[in-house]
Amino acid sequence: MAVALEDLKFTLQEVLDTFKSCLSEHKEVFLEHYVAGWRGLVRFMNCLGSVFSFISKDAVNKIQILVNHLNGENGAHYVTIQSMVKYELDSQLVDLTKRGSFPESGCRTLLRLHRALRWLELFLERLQTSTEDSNTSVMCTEAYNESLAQHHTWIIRKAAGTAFWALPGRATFFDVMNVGSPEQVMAVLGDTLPLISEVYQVTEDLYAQNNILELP
Ligand SMILES: CCCCCCCCCCCCC/C=C/[C@@H](O)[C@H](COP(=O)(O)O)NC(=O)CCCCCCCCCCCCCCC
Repeated sequence: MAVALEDLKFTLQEVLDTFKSCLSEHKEVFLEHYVAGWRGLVRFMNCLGSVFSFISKDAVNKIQILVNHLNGENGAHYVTIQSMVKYELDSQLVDLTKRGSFPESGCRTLLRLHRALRWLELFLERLQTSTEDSNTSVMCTEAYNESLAQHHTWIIRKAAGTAFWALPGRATFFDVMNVGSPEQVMAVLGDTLPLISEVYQVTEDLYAQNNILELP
């Protein structure tokens, strides 16, 4: 079976660069790059083992919903997250209080990934300040409990918590990132974390202004 070249040359640097290209000079977030960043993260997660496949399935599913919007007949409204939110709210294409006619709105779908981006930010912050004997499972669990866990049901929290214990140790984790020595990993994290934080914050502010941080 042919393996796509793209799947072989994973490096975290590329993923993080994709997030860098998300923001326009007017601080709009390009959906195409945002989605590409998530694709890369999923690829990374797939390198960590099959215990994470229930997580990557859900992420892939959400990425696909957004790609379908982007490639659909109203794709022009989905170029940035800002234009997406405006279009979907103006056209009443979002379930605001309970799930109903629009289970696949761009707004609610992106919100799930946005919350996961907060997990990523917290996790990468911990990695950046970690030392050789730091435990990746603990860092991951702490980041999760401070972010995504608050939005998940008991059963999902249980499953996620179990999967986290299967994370490889810090050294292997750094190897899979494929950016070089631990010092280089730290440098990449230092460059990129502020950008991820900015993408997160811009999205958070946009959702807060529109009162759509709790979409069902
Ligand atoms: C590196 C280890 C990966 C740790 C991932 C931490 C996140 C754990 C999330 C567990 C989600 C379980 C799957 C189901 C989720 C859904 O119920 C739930 C709600 O959706 P619904 O409202 O449509 O029902 N979905 C979500 O919250 C979206 C989850 C998206 C998770 C994407 C995680 C990607 C992680 C990428 C890891 C990359 C690490 C890079 C480090 C350098």
